[in-house]
Amino acid sequence: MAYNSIILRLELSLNQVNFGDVASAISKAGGDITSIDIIRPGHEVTVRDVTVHVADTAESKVVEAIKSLDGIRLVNVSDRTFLAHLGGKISVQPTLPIKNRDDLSIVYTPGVARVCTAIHEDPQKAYSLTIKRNTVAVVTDGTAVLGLGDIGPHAAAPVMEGKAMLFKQLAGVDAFPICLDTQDTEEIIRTIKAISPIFGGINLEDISSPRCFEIETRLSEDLDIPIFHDDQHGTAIVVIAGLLNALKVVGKRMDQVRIVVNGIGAAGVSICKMLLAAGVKRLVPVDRDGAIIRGGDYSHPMWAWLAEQPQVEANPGSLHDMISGADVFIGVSRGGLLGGNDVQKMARDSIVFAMANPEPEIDPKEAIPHVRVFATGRSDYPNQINNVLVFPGIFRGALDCRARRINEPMKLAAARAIASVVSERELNDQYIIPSIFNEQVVIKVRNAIVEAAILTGVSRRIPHDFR
Ligand SMILES: NC(=O)c1ccc[n+]([C@@H]2O[C@H](COP(=O)([O-])OP(=O)(O)OC[C@H]3O[C@@H](n4cnc5c(N)ncnc54)[C@H](O)[C@@H]3O)[C@@H](O)[C@H]2O)c1
Ligand SMILES: O=C(O)C[C@H](O)C(=O)O
Ligand SMILES: [Mg+2]
Repeated sequence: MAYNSIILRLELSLNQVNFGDVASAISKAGGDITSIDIIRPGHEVTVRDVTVHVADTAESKVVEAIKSLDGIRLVNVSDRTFLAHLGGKISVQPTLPIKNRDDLSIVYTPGVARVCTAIHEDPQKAYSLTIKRNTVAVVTDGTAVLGLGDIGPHAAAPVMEGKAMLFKQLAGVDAFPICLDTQDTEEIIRTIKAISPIFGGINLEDISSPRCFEIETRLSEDLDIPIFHDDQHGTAIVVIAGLLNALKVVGKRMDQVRIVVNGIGAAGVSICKMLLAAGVKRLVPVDRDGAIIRGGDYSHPMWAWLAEQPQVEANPGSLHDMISGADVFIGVSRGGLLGGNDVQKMARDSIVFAMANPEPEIDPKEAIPHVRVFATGRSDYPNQINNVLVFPGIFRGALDCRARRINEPMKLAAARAIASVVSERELNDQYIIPSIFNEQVVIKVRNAIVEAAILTGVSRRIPHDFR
């Protein structure tokens, strides 16, 4: 059970209620008071901040208990998560101070003009004389935010700011969130192209399918900086990494296992493609209406492509039918679709990656008793399979070698690099994938990306440590 610290700002009319009533109401509802701050003292009316430690399942009970008391106005409820978001999670810092007029004339007019002219004469100098070298745009239209769906560009921002924090903390990459107020494919492509000159790479995020495929393909054709749709390729890379290790744990091979992938959107399509490239022979893609079958007729371009693949099964059926006998289940759809009875029908030593965020496809408590290797996208269970293991190192490598693009060999190299962080000795059911705090992850992914970029001819610079 997850616990939270919530802060209740209460206005108390002291002739109607005393603090003892408040304390006992909170305690009866399941909360523990950990501190009390007087915000506004007074003999008749007083305002206090009461911090309460409470299980997230009891949070609403505490709030209701307070509301039911006479003489109390609940001014505000905030929790640590919300407080951590106050004012946003990132800021822009200059790299040098401006202390006097001399400094000013260097970083600004007139000195700056000479630098502008130099870049005008040789545009490649933008990489050495501006932030382009180390800056990535995290671009969304807010249409497929986690598993929350189309919640719009404003509501998407906290996820994009979070990605920017992770880029910086894990890989030293400066990333900036761009939340677009349009869902029109052409307008998104035009806008990203128009803002691209300052960026060394574009990380597309939480853009729903099928528009995300065209947006990424067209931008990759038209721009000479790497375009990477995190939900497609970041996810596919980390899934392959986890699966390589999980298969070792259960002693099965990629070409032997039957794999069900549920949710054939951005992440699901890319996972299916990468599984086929990795040698999977029995694949069952499933979306809302059941299995996507070989020989089926689909208007969705990627589903139509899947229907032509010989490794895709031809039997129709629902997810509940299809999961029966499967060795591996990979969920990138939405939360709460499966129960313990579903995973119980899987083959011996089954592997379940329930990766919908924030709620996985199956409640871990229901899955774990029936499954040999279980993973989610969340940080509060073992085996966190999340694209955060991928995007920082991918862009660190791509920026360091000024890669024009991120191609298939680079993605496969990144997956192998992540898997290799867990040694054979360490590998077990509960540890198939390294922690994001394992410093080896970014280093190994970055090196794998640089090496594969050089080998495949998409790098424009050889980093010092590769010379
Ligand atoms: N753990 C990770 O690193 C990670 C990475 C990417 C995406 N995800 C999660 O995967 C999910 C999908 O993300 P996306 O970017 O691919 O979104 P998307 O909108 O592109 O695709 C979602 C797909 O799931 C399908 N779907 C919805 N309900 C379904 C159901 N009941 N049964 C089967 N299919 C269903 C939709 O039709 C769609 O095709 C989200 O929950 C997201 O948070 C996790
Ligand atoms: O944001 C995450 O935690 C992973 C992924 O990008 C998602 O959309 O769920
Ligand atoms: Mg995402």
